[in-house]
Amino acid sequence: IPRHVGGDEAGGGAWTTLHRALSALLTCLWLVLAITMVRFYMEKGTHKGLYKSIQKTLKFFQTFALLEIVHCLIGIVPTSVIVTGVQVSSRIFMVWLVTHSIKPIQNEESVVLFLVAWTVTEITRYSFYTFSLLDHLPYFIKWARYNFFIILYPIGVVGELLTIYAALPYVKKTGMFSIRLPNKYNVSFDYYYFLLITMASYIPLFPQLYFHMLRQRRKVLHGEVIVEKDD
Ligand SMILES: CCCCCCCCCCCCC[C@@H](O)CC(=O)SCCNC(=O)CCNC(=O)[C@H](O)C(C)(C)COP(=O)(O)OP(=O)(O)OC[C@H]1O[C@@H](n2cnc3c(N)ncnc32)[C@H](O)[C@@H]1OP(=O)(O)O
Repeated sequence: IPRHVGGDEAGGGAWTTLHRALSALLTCLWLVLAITMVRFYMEKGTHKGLYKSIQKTLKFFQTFALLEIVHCLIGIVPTSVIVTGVQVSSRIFMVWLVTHSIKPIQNEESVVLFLVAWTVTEITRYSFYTFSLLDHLPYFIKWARYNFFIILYPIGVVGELLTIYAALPYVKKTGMFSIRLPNKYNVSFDYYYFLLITMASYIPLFPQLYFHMLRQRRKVLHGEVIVEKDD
């Protein structure tokens, strides 16, 4: 049980139970999403329409993940708020402001790339949390949690970047989410350039997440003592 949950102290028991239940529930929900995706592909033989068929569930899960930032802020989990904030906000951005809002890109292969990477990651991650909280963590789950990301993170990032890239012509043509001058507030905003800046921000930000996970890997799988500098 993470130190901050405070398993046996008064009040801590309720938190612990709630946290276990939540992790277990999220493992099951992501599993259901994975099964739905596999079934869709087996029945239809194409990825076209896949996003549409799972979009409601995906939007709910990723929006719900905002709670993870709250958990870090209030100290229920011993994780960096900054790392979690970047991770969760980038996914929410992808789900709501890119894939949900720009319908013509929903059937891109790149969407499948990040969907698969996110789903496998979340099943592994939440089952790791669930079994850790139950104090019965099978080695395979621990191994998977701290090895799968090595390949899944780059796959997810490539999927996300290619999806944003595919959205650029549509955003430029329609001027969506953009504010043009002149207007009474005298402000302008160009979503096309915002997307370009977001893509560029992966260059400094993604390595932070990746190296964070590599440090976690060394700590958990190889028992190295690592002092985190952030927060
Ligand atoms: C609006 C503009 C937006 C701008 C966007 C800018 C973009 C920036 C680039 C971003 C790139 C992101 C790309 C990404 O979306 C692609 C993918 O995700 S692809 C799939 C692969 N991804 C992954 O593998 C990463 C998955 N994410 C995570 O693992 C976490 O989000 C992360 C915060 C990155 C790391 O998690 P954490 O630090 O918590 O590591 P641990 O799992 O080792 O946990 C540490 C300890 O905390 C305990 N813990 C944490 N959470 C829980 C929980 N919910 N329940 C129970 N316990 C929890 C855990 O047990 C550990 O405890 P202890 O140390 O005591 O063992």
